[in-house]
Amino acid sequence: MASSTPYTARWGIMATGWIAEVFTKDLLTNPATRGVHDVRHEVVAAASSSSKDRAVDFLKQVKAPSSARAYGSYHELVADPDVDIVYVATPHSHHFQNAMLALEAGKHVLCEKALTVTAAQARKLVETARAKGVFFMEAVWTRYFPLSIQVRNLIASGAIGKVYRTIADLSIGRDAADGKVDFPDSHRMVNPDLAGGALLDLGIYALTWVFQTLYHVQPEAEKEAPKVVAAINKYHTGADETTSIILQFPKHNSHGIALTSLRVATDVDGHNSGGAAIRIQGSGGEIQVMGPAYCPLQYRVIKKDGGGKVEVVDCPIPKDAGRDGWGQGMFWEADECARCLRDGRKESATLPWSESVVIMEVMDEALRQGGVEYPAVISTDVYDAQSPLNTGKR
Ligand SMILES: NC(=O)C1=CN([C@@H]2O[C@H](COP(=O)(O)OP(=O)(O)OC[C@H]3O[C@@H](n4cnc5c(N)ncnc54)[C@H](OP(=O)(O)O)[C@@H]3O)[C@@H](O)[C@H]2O)C=CC1
Ligand SMILES: O=C1OC[C@@H](O)[C@H](O)[C@H]1O
Repeated sequence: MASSTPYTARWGIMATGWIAEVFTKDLLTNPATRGVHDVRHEVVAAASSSSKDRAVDFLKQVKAPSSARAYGSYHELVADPDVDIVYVATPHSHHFQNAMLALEAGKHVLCEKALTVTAAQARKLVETARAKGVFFMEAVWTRYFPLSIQVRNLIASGAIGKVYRTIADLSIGRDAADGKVDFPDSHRMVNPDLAGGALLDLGIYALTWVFQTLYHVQPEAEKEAPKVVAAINKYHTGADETTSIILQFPKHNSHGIALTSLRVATDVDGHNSGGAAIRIQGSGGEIQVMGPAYCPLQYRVIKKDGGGKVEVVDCPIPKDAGRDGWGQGMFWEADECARCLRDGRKESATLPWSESVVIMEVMDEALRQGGVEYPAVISTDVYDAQSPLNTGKR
């Protein structure tokens, strides 16, 4: 008989920026508000590479329990024996060194997207997680949405026949009047030193939809990495501003088209008037997912022989009235981590290591074709505990 006591995952938060705050507040919501009773989360500690004070402020800001410890370095966080799992919430430039720091310390790791700057780095992290016998997962939160699960199940059940093509877009339309985009050049969205660019930050979600619908659903014995053709327009900083990728799965006779741009928007008026962000097209119908691709709240099913009927399914994100009505949907990936820890699983079946690596290989290839290069300090696959990316000495 299953235990009635929920399993508790004890989290250490690495970095104190925007997404660290959103994710940690989600961790602190009551799982019952989303119908979850088998796992729960504790925020044990948070670390800032800037200062201990910054970590103290962060813990106050998210209303963490007073027992949560604040650290002024990532090294201290990964040495805390009460931390089971480290959430890496630094810019993607830092993920390889920071995730490796935690894995080498024997911690389980949930690492923000994009997993790394290069596929070689991703492979090294996976090798280390395997060697250390710890859990490791890329934080593509969208995969754990009930909406994504329903869409994958619909595809697997043949609801729209054989899927031949998926078109997915995540573009944010930040074109500015002066010919630039409205991020300062130092911002992580466009700064090559922080692995900036549309593809690693946003295109990963378009690829997630292509992979969820065309690759993840392939039987294990027939898994096929795609052929890749990419076009990239570079921003004046050297990062990519608009990237379009065609992925071909020859054995499976399917195509994925992944689009991303900082110049134009998927949803130009904020009301989805331009239609679906994601179109999954099969022999018997189409599933349309209304964007944004990272946080979709509605999908539509249109059958070829449905006589014009459109089935509309809304999947809202539950809010916790006990935490100021908070709830952003990042808790579902956290629940997956807790269940993997509880069950001794080292990787999530929803986003296995091999799939994260193949996606990184696609991004490597697209960036290569587009001539985008990142500095050696962030693209090396040689781990250095004393790298400035780990010590915060900027
Ligand atoms: N899943 C999702 O929906 C989202 C995911 N992300 C991902 O999360 C990661 C972080 O993004 P976001 O939170 O927006 O970024 P922020 O710039 O808001 O925060 C990043 C944090 O990383 C730490 N950091 C360490 N070194 C540096 C450095 N050289 N420059 C800047 N920050 C540094 C800082 O924390 P400290 O000083 O405390 O160490 C900083 O606050 C990215 O990889 C991004 O792709 C971002 C937004 C949404
Ligand atoms: O992961 C993300 O999702 C939301 C976007 O606004 C953000 O830039 C990106 O990092």
